[in-house]
Formats: sequence, C-alpha cells, structure tokens
Amino acid sequence: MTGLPVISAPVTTLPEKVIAALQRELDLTPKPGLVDRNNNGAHHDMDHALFMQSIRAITPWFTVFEQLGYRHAFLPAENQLSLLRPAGLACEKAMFSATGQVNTHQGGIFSLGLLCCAAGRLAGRKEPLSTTALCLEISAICQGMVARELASGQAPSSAGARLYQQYSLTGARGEAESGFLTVRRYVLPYWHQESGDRQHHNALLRLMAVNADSNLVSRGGIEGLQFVRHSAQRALMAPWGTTELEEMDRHFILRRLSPGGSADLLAVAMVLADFLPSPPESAFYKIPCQTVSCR
Ligand SMILES: CC(C)(COP(=O)(O)OP(=O)(O)OC[C@H]1O[C@@H](n2cnc3c(N)ncnc32)[C@H](O)[C@@H]1O)[C@@H](O)C(=O)NCCC(=O)NCCS
Ligand SMILES: Nc1ncnc2c1ncn2[C@@H]1O[C@H](COP(=O)(O)OP(=O)(O)OP(=O)(O)O)[C@@H](O)[C@H]1O
Repeated sequence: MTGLPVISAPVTTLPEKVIAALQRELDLTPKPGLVDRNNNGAHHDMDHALFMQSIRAITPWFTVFEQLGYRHAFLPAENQLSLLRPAGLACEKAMFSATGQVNTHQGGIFSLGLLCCAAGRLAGRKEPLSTTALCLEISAICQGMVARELASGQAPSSAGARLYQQYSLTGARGEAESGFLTVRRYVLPYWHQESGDRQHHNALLRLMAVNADSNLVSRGGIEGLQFVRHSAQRALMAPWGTTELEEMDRHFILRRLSPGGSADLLAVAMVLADFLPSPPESAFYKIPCQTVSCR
C-alpha cells in the first residue's frame, strides 16, 4: 500500500458510505459520457475494470482522512487542510500507481476525502452528523481555498487553475468551499422524488443541468458545458428514461464530453442523502423550487 500510515478502526460510518457511493456511482448505467457497465463513455484511457482497481487502491485512505479529522477535531478548521493534503496527495499517488497514471478519482478523492475528514472532526467533538453539519464543516475547512490556490495570480499549476484564469471556474475547490451548495440546493431537496436507479439518474441530471463542471470545459470549452447543461435541462422538463439517457450518452461520446465533476458530486449526494431528515415533514424540503425544473 503506497505510504499508508497505521490506522485504527473508523469512528464513523463515513468511510464505508463513501466506498459504497463510489461503487454505486460507477455501476449506475447508463451515465452519459461517463464510464459505466455499458461502455467507457467519452474516455479512451479508462474502463469499468480500471475504476474498480482504482476504488480498491484508494479505499483504505478514507479512514485515514476521517482519523485526521478526529485527531485534530479541536484544531481551528482553517488549520485542518494542511494536515489533510499530504494524505490526499498520497492517496492520489496510490490511485495513479494502480491505474497506470490515469486520473480516475482525483476529484472524487478530494470531495469525498473532505467529507470523511469533516465527519471525523464532528465525531471528535461529539457533535451529531447531519447533512448540514457535514457541509458547514467542509466549508470551514476549505475557507479561502479559491483565493489562495486559484486567484493568487501565479502561473496555473493544474487544469483547474488554468480554467479559473480563463473562465473564473472554481471547480471542485469552489464547490467544497461553498459546502457543496450545488448538491444541497439542486439535488438533495428532490432526493426522495424518485427511488432506485431513477433516484440517482434524477440527481445526476440535476447536477449536469447546473454544475460548472471543469471537466466539461477542459474537454469541450464553454460550448461543451452549455451543451451538457441544455441536454440535461431538456431531459428534466419532459418524461425521461433509459432511452433518453442512452441518446445523451451517444451525443456526449461524439463530442468527447464527460461530466466527471457531476459524477463526483453524485457520489457526494449519495453519502449526504443518508443523513437527510425523513421527508417530507422537515423544513429541508420546503426550499423553493429552483430554476432547473420543478416536477
Ligand atoms: C483540488 C484538486 C481537485 C485540484 O484539481 P484541479 O486543479 O484539476 O481542480 P478541478 O476542480 O478543475 O478538477 C479536479 C476534478 O474535480 C472534479 N470537478 C470538476 N468540476 C467540479 C465541480 N464544479 N464540482 C465538483 N467537482 C468538480 C472533476 O472530477 C475534476 O477531474 C485536487 O487535485 C487537489 O488539490 N488534490 C490534492 C489532495 C487534496 O487536497 N485532498 C484533500 C482531501 S483528501
Ligand atoms: N464514472 C466516471 N467516469 C468518468 N469520470 C468519472 C467518473 N466518476 C467520476 N469521474 C471523475 O472525472 C474525472 C476524470 O475525468 P477526465 O478524464 O475528464 O479528467 P482528466 O483525466 O483530468 O482529463 P483528460 O482525460 O481529458 O486528460 C476523474 O477525476 C473523476 O473524479
């Protein structure tokens, strides 16, 4: 195992929920432009088997992220990231070594690793885990990250930094710093509208319809992002099913478009949904309908 530190048993259910979410996201089929059980989407360098290898390689790290939060639970949140990042980078290294240097889960490690760390911090302070508490803790950990890492004016050191300079896209960092606001506002209030695979397809369509996914811009420019957004919005405005999703898949593959950021946020939503209050009594579900679609 690449540089895995000695860890004890998890203190919360987050690591196991995260690993289950990674598997369910991968297996959801069809998934327009993305690797699933049918095809490799818009990817020439990865398939379902490679994603499975990647999941096996990064699995042990989510307990490490949780323990780093648990151990430093009373540290000010803004000091947590510098303790977490080396483990995140080591986990990325384990992913790259398992996949032959293919980026399968870089975004997923970042977002889901933060979720595990936030859960460890809340558990360390004996505070209850809830959707809102987890997201607010992540926002506190990532406060100032966009300004520090993207808006510093330095030469871009990653795809994300280049896209920020070109289009002011804040990518995974911006989403984490907001406390996964896109997920909380456009996905979770509608989580119980559907069940089974349709619940996850509905969530993915809602994410694709609004998420400023840097993967899409990196692959197809702003036009690529708009194409995916409009496709998802149109699907949500009418009855949709497997046929419509497979049609979108064909169009995205033709255009080499892969909404990888939305796939990562789908896994985040799957984990956060486990902590939702039961519908529909909770005020959580009284959020006014958003522009995407109010079916
Ligand atoms: C911050 C990261 C993602 C930087 O990567 P990059 O500069 O390429 O950022 P960018 O946001 O453009 O994309 C990275 C990945 O995030 C996902 N993503 C893209 N857009 C979005 C979005 N709007 N919302 C959520 N995820 C997104 C995609 O899968 C993409 O591949 C990350 O690689 C990093 O710094 N890792 C170090 C380890 C770490 O900090 N871990 C902390 C928790 S363990
Ligand atoms: N099922 C999935 N299929 C494809 N990508 C996914 C899936 N689930 C999540 N992703 C995310 O999408 C990212 C991979 O997308 P992409 O291949 O566009 O990134 P990249 O490798 O940086 O870009 P490129 O392949 O153009 O060099 C991963 O980092 C991962 O976080």
